[in-house]
Amino acid sequence: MIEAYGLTKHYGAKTAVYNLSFQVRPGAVTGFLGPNGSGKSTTMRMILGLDTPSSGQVTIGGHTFRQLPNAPRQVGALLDAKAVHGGRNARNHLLSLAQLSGIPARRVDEVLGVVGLQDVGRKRSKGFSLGMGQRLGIAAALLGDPQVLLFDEPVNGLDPEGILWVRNLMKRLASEGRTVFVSSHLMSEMAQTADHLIVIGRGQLMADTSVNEFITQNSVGFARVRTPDGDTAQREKLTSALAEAGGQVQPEEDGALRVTGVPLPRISDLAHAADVRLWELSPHQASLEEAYMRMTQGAEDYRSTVDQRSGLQMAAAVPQGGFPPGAMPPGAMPPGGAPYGAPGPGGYAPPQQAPQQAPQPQGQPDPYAATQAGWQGPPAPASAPPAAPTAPPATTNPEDAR
Ligand SMILES: Nc1ncnc2c1ncn2[C@@H]1O[C@H](COP(=O)(O)OP(=O)(O)OP(=O)(O)O)[C@@H](O)[C@H]1O
Repeated sequence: MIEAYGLTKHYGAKTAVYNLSFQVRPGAVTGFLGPNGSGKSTTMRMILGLDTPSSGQVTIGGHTFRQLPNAPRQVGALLDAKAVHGGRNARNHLLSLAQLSGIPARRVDEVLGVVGLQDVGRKRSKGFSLGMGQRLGIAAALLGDPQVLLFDEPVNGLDPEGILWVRNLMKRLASEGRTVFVSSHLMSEMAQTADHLIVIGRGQLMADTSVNEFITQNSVGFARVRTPDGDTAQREKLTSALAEAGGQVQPEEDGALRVTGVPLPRISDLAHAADVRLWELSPHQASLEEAYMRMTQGAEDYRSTVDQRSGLQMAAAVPQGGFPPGAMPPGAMPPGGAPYGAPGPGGYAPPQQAPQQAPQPQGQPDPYAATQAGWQGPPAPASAPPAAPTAPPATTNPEDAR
């Protein structure tokens, strides 16, 4: 069990983690979710004794990491898969970690098999793809057969088969009674992998809930209601009528209203009784990704703005007849569209539903399947988001990472 109490970390004026308290229980996969820069890696580093809390504390089985006897046999971690000596082959990398922790050499071959790298164990890791590197990092975490496992964004760089493999591995480790704590910024992935969720934003706890509870709470249907654009009096009149009828009304970014607690026909009747015209009344289902994004809204460090392309407009330079297909200028607005999915000028953009499920593999062979056959060729191009920028070295040994 991992227990954090009032965990806080300041880096100079920057507060990376603030007053975080949670428990990560054995026998379950606990997803650690938060937008980029929300403090997930910092929290994991504090759990592993690689960073010292400014206040509060975090323990594993009642001990801080540094107090744990033979910590590498009790706790395994994947923090940054790239933190490997590139000139060393995979087997020697694992062998050196094993020797530091008194782990027998035969275990190295076992974990190479578990992650499907047995046939490339003698290849230098600098030639490894992102996905192979992740597998090597996972092998390092499994080396001591630990009861507690931490994985920071383990599916980064993995193709769909790799993602499925990691998902099944996490579940299997938890079913063996281990404590599995895995960070991600993808709710869709965590919804399929985790039993429990800890969500943080700007270093603070936003939710500590079971996945089932999160799904039940956030899978509610809602109605989108839209009054004529620019007619705020009509919008307010309808908002009051809906609130009086017991509905919860929230504004959407495009000016529509999101209504829960009042069925669609009743919304129509209420609008009619209040003499409010409707431009839209439609049923919707919130996706988990959307619920997560609403929860962490305002807690993101990095928000994009629409590119104004100041001084780079090329109106005079557009060739007669426009650009040929495939030769649009960078950032150009496609016909009738808007850059980066932003609503067009004055136009209505339907709400973007985030995909609820990560891509499911279609039965292709997994080149790294942990089978007798071992590695069967190079992986498909990575489909997952790029690796997190600031994670510390992967290690099963605190000394290694300092
Ligand atoms: N050593 C450091 N010195 C200064 N600031 C840091 C340091 N490590 C992290 N931070 C800052 O603390 C905040 C939390 O960073 P952290 O890497 O823990 O977030 P994260 O949730 O893991 O992000 P990501 O998903 O992008 O990896 C960020 O604003 C980051 O810039």
